Amino acid sequence: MNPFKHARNWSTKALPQKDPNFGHPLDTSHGPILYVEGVTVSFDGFKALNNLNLYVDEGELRCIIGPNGAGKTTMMDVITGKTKPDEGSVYFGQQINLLELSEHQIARGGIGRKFQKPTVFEALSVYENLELATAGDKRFWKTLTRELTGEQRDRIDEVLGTVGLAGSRSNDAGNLSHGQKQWLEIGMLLMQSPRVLLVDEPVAGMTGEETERTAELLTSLAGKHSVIVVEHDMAFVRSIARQVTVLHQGSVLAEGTMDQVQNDPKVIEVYLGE
Ligand SMILES: Nc1ncnc2c1ncn2[C@@H]1O[C@H](COP(=O)(O)OP(=O)(O)OP(=O)(O)O)[C@@H](O)[C@H]1O
Repeated sequence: MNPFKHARNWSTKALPQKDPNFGHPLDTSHGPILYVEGVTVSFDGFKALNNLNLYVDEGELRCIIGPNGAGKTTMMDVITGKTKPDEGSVYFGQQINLLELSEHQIARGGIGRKFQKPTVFEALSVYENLELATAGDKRFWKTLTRELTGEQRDRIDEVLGTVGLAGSRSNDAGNLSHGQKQWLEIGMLLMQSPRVLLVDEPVAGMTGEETERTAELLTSLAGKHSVIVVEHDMAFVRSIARQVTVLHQGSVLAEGTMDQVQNDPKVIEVYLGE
């Protein structure tokens, strides 16, 4: 693999989309929306990420797999600004340096993260949860007592349809199944119209049917968003994956289709050795 294949070309005069959150245009004219280059993160001398290179294209659905401790969570922490690396660069589009931004700025600027455990407001209805997520202003009562615009209501209806919860809009979120809570939380992220969605182990604890519906949901989001899924469930990964990246000891061990990576002797060795 040529690590410089997607290297950013600063001389390019692209015609970018305007991203109001950054006051910068988001330039994806070279294909990738996310550039992680030469990233190293050390914890007391131990390299959780070691010269990691990852490029994710606009609209792509990318699955990240790897044994325990491979660096998957640390990689997401770096992209979302929770952890700042010792070395390397992380760009959103060609020109937005994510290492200069806070976790909050990154989230508001178009990179949404779904943690493994759902964190919906259980005492509120599904609709109210989405209503809260529309708000720039997170103050609870202010948000719930204000009038939504027609556009915001339409957007909530659209998201309810996308995540398959239109029939549960008035139900308390606390009464939803585990899978439905996960979809609601994905819906809450969608209310912010993220360009990139990072999803951590979305099907852990789901029933078979919920897993299938989650596969449909995530594949339907690709194209409109870039979706990065970290998951241990190989059958699930196989069902959704186009491109798979295998992390091991903080670096990319292999990249390709599921068949390619599963037949890669290096990958087989790492998984059998687990
Ligand atoms: N804050 C920290 N302090 C010290 N070591 C850490 C810290 N965070 C992560 N590590 C170590 O870095 C390595 C990578 O951890 P990380 O959580 O990124 O792996 P992972 O691929 O997400 O693993 P899993 O699949 O088990 O969630 C592990 O060995 C972990 O113990």
